[in-house]
Parts: sequence; C-alpha cells; structure tokens
Amino acid sequence: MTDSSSIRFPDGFLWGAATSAYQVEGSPLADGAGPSNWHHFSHQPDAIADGGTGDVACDHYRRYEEDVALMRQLGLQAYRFSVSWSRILPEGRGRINPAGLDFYRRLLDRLLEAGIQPCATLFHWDLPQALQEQGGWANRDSANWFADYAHILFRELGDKVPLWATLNEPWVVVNDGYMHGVHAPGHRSLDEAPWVAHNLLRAHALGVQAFRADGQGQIGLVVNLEPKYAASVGPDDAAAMSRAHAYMNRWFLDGVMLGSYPDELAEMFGQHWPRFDLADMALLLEPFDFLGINYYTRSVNRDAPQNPPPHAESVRQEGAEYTEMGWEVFPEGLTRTLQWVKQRYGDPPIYITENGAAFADPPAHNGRVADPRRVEYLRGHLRAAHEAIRLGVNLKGYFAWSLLDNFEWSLGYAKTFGLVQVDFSSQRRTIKDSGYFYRDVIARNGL
Ligand SMILES: N#[N+]C[C@@H]1[C@@H](O)[C@H](O)[C@@H](O)[C@@H]2O[C@H]12
Repeated sequence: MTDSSSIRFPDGFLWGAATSAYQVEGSPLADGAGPSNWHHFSHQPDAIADGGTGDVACDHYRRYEEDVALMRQLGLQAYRFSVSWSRILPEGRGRINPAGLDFYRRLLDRLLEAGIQPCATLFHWDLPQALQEQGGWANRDSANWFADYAHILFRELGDKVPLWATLNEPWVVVNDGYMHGVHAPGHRSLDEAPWVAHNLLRAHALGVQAFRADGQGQIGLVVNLEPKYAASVGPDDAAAMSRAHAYMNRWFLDGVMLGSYPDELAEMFGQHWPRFDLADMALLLEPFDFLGINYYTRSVNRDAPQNPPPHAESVRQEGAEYTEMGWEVFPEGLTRTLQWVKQRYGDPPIYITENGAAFADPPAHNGRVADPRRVEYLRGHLRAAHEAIRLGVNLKGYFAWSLLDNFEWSLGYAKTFGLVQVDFSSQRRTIKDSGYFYRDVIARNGL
C-alpha cells in the first residue's frame, strides 16, 4: 500500500537538479574550446547506441538563460552542473581559453540572479582529448594536471560557487571506460584500471588541497553507490555479493575515508593489482567537506567466475519494477545505503547528488508530459531519504537527475531522465508532470 502520510524535511534542506557539461551543453568546440575524450569517443563508429553525439545535446551552451528560467519556474534552490575542462584548457594544460571561463561566469551570474545556488563539479567524465593522448588517467601526472585545472577554476570562479565537487562517479570512469570499454576512452585493461582509480583519487585529494589554498565554500566527492544483495543463501552467491560490494561501493570510499583499498580487490585482480605507495594512501585521506551520493537502484548478485572482477552478475527479480535502464526500482536501498555510509565512514555530511529514473515518456501533448512512473519513483525515494534522516543520517540536500532529458552517454538520447522533456528536433522544453510534482515538493519542503 502506498504511504500517503505527509513528511517534512529539515529547515534548510537543499533542493536541486543536476546535469553535466557533455550531456547538455552541445557546442563542444565553440569559442576556442578543445575536444574532450567524449567528443572523440562519441564520434567513433558504433560507440553510441543511436549514433548520437554531444555536438548539440540540449544546446545548453546557447540556451542556458532559458534553462535558468526553467529552473526558476521549478523553484530549484540549487543547480548541480559540471565544467568542461577542455573549454577552460583546450589542451588540458597551459593555455587558458578566456571564452570558456566567460561562459561559466555568465551561467553563474544568471543562477545567482535567480537565487539558485550553483554546485559545480570539476570533472564529470569529459577529459581533454589532448590529455587522453598523453595516457589520460592512467598517467600518474594526471593528478597534477587536474590540480592545476582546479586551481584555475577556484581562482576564476570561486567567488560564485559555494559547493564544489572534484569528481563525479570515478568508479564509472574505471568500470565503463577501462574495464568494459563502453565509455571513453574505450579501454579493457585489468592493468590500467587499478592505476586509473588510484590516480583519480590522487587527483581528488590534490584538488581538495588546491581548494584549501584558493577556494571558498565547501568541496566534496561524488560517488555512485548501489547496495548489493545475494541471489541465494548459498556461499558462492554470498561471496559474489561481497566482492561486488567491495568493487563498487567500498573501492573509492575506503580509499579516501579509510586510506586503504578493500583486500578483496587485490584478490580479484590478482597479479594485475599494483602495490601502492604508503605516501599515496596517506594523501588520499585529505579531508573534504561532504560526500555526494548518486543513487539509482540495487543489484542482486550471483557468482560468475567467468566474468572479469568482481566475478559476479546481477539477477533480474521476478515481479519487481524496472526502469528503461534495466534498473530495479528499489527505494529502500537508498535508506540502507545512507545508513551504511553513516556507520562505516563516520557520519559525513551527505547530499544526494543524483537520483532519478529513465522511463519511456510520451511526447508532449497540449503542453503536458504525463510521466506518472517518474512521479512515483521520486515520491518513493524522497520517502526513503526522509527515513534515513529520521534514522540520524546527516543528509543536507537532494538533486534530481536530471533537469533535462539529455545525452545518456553510450545509450545516446533514447533514455530520458529529465524533469523537463527536450524535443531534440526543435529544442523545445516542456516541464513534465514530475517537474511540477518536484516543484510542489520544494515549495512544501516535503511530501
Ligand atoms: N546512467 N545514467 C544516469 C546518470 C548519468 O546520466 C550521469 O551522468 C551519471 O553521473 C550517473 O549515471 C547516472
């Protein structure tokens, strides 16, 4: 039975929506910008399911004022976006592109004029192609390239951005970009993957140190977490669940919160797992201000020794609801995940930096888009988030993914997560029913 009791979030709880540069901006090479590795990757034959690229996307680079007006119409208190590194540094290092900084200054000014708090992510997967060609995140120097980039942003934009995040979902960069080759740069290497993960976290730590020197406000790290369940009570599936949990949920958080990697990783990577310097592991413990958690679903795992690490595979649950991504709708997993983070990592301040669902929305009709399943997905997950607060989790805010239908990476434009529908042939925006639902949640600060 659906819980219809009303709930109210704490005073000052922050309500926002999120996007990322390559997924919404378009104009990837405009005004002196350099190509990113996602610009390069998306133009490779067969890289993207529908042949889509980020060449136009939501045309946000040109329509940002219209989109800020939409945010205002939704009553958003905050907007999480990412900065395109190669707009700022076309070669990834050295020469700064003033027009790139100017775009983000204009966006920030419009947001601040609208009373919307900017939350900027420094890296949301789109590495400058010039750096990819120097080895990208597999090159130990990548952490220093990132720190130099971070210094520039903190110096040039720091007075307009109260909430920063260094990285978005480093696990996806490793798993999709270096283990399975379905994201940029399209590698499949058990030898590269552990070093890419390590250099990403070194970059995060050096970015936080840069922030402490030049920044204002708060800085955090955004990770994707997915609670793992065993497909059976048997020992093999229990072990598979534990490996999957270590591989997806503990790898990065143990690194930056505990200064060590799960032992299971060395076991599952075997001779491909490096020995990391103790000085590096000490660096990873650089304290930061908040944890951003992206939550979408859970997975139920069984043993799959034939698969690459974590030697597990997910099992579809009979009778459960699934989104267009093939992700089970499982709001209780959000409460469990938030509690796990609180208990394991010392009760850090948390923002839910992404939560949302892809459903097959109908085209707009008479200015309306009926998306009842997304409304119920959001309702259920907001209740789960509120339950976590009731249980003592220090949850500070929630960002819906996503403000706009956008470029869903290797899946192109077919999977739509937006509170606002985008007709990509006309670039017309239409607020969906879920957008109006979320507007009312924000106005009530609850359900
Ligand atoms: N897939 N999916 C939806 C969404 C993706 O569009 C975001 O860019 C990522 O941060 C995260 O994976 C979540």
